[in-house]
Amino acid sequence: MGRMRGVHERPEGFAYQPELLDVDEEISLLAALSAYDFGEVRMYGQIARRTVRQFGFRYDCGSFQLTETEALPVELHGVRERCAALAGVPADTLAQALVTRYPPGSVIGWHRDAPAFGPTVVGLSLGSACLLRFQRGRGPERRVYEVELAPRSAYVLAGAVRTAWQHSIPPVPELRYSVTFRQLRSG
Ligand SMILES: O=C(O)CCC(=O)C(=O)O
Ligand SMILES: [Fe+2]
Repeated sequence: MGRMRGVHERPEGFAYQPELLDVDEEISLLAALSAYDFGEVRMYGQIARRTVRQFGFRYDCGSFQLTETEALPVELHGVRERCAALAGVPADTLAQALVTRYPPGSVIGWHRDAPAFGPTVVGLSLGSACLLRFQRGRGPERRVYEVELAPRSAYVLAGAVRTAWQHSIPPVPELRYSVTFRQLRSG
């Protein structure tokens, strides 16, 4: 748990799956992703170093609205099937795919995923390994957890880890890509 302060607790609703893809699949997927056009992420007026590409639906973090956008490209169809199977949800409920490109040293700060999205988030890691950190509560009540996300691994955020915990990724050592799939909140 390195430098994280607090009481160590594995968050309910977190699942981790190494080797969702094999090495050859990762190589061909990285070749496809690296050819995408990525756009900037602006959070509270700050431009992040990581960049993103959204498929299915585009989330606007200013208006908190989702609007339909270009369909999931064919190279991500099989990945979505496997991520859906891991999470135990139908693949077609994973209506949004967010591809994030993390240059060396880039991060994602503490957050919960937007409530505009449904209860299950599934992520796939490619390229550099990184840490995924979790926190809940403050002061003596603070609970923390940390896992290494290996390349080709996938993880699920559902239940309490989705709603009650925050997560973040400290500086990635090398170039990393993630593909995260989200559901639309129903009703
Ligand atoms: O890159 C990742 O695996 C996680 C990114 C994340 O937390 C997010 O996009 O909400
Ligand atoms: Fe997130």
